Amino acid sequence: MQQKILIVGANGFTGRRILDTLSGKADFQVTGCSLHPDICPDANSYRFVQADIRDDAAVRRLFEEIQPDIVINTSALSSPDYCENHREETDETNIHAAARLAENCERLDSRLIHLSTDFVFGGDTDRLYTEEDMPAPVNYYGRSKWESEQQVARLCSNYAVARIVVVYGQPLPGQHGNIVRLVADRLRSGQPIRVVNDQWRTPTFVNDVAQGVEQLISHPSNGLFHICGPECLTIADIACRVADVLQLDASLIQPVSTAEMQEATPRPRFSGLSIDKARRLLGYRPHSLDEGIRAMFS
Ligand SMILES: NC(=O)C1=CN([C@@H]2O[C@H](COP(=O)(O)OP(=O)(O)OC[C@H]3O[C@@H](n4cnc5c(N)ncnc54)[C@H](OP(=O)(O)O)[C@@H]3O)[C@@H](O)[C@H]2O)C=CC1
Ligand SMILES: Cc1cn([C@H]2C[C@H](O)[C@@H](COP(=O)(O)OP(=O)(O)O[C@H]3O[C@@H](C)C(=O)[C@@H](O)[C@H]3O)O2)c(=O)[nH]c1=O
Repeated sequence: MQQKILIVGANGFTGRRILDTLSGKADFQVTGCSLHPDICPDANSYRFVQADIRDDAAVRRLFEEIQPDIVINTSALSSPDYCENHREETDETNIHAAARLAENCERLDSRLIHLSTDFVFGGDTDRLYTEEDMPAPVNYYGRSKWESEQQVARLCSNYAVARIVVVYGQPLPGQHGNIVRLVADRLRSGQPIRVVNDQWRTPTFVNDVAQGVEQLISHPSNGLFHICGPECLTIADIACRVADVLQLDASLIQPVSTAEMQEATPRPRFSGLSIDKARRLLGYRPHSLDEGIRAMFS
């Protein structure tokens, strides 16, 4: 029998890729839900429901109607700068709405897969974080996501939290961009780009998030999973890889320190995540960064 899957945040960059991946499979009957109308209204391999997950009654109705076996929550306010300056709104979406989804999952016996971030960590380290490490977020976005993780763990008896990192891939029109796409666009048009050389990350190809989430659908146990790329490098190194793989002019890349960049919102210095657990328990096998960049632009 087909499993009924509800993807919340289905217009988003990651949510849409998960929707496209799962709705192409015979095992699943997929419904996408998002705040605004479907960004691909002509698609017919899934059902789409427009709903605001901050609205209690709307969420109850959604669950009654779909009766999902699996709920994948990709919705969030995902811009750290915006969250820093809109804290109540951030709490509403990233914490309270996530908790509401968790309560409804518990009520209807659904498994919840909730997306979170490397930004739950403080960054004061030089080794990859594991699922056992203690979060210590340095910005409001990270705090809200850590709180959401704790709410999900408290309210759900069947759940997984997937922490993902600097997701890259081709965005659809209207979706936000990402650093790989930005670097490629700048270098292709002969423009310089300043990139930080002292923030370390494990960048994630968006298709690998879909892979990890699909593995988590059938994996029986609860808890945290780090789902990201296999290499840890600085944003400046990521930019150089883009230039290298796409054979673009690397001299346009201007490495700068975080202090020189003067970002409005603090970010962790080092937030690379270990994927040993996901490799071992799920059989997760992400693309290398070079493979991901090649696949993205092929
Ligand atoms: N992108 C990244 O690099 C990373 C992302 N993450 C996490 O992964 C998840 C997905 O991120 P990303 O793909 O970037 O997200 P996006 O910002 O691209 O998409 C989030 C989606 O959530 C939907 N949404 C927001 N508020 C509501 C609401 N009240 N009701 C219903 N839907 C709502 C929006 O819908 P609509 O468009 O219809 O308004 C939007 O499409 C998030 O949890 C984020 O915190 C973690 C690490 C890195
Ligand atoms: C736009 C830009 C970013 N950067 C750096 C800053 C940052 O370290 C990195 C990525 O920048 P962004 O603004 O895309 O994203 P940023 O807000 O830093 O990234 C985060 O997004 C949220 C949703 C997360 O959960 C995190 O995992 C992470 O991916 O690139 C530059 O060096 N130069 C630039 O021109």
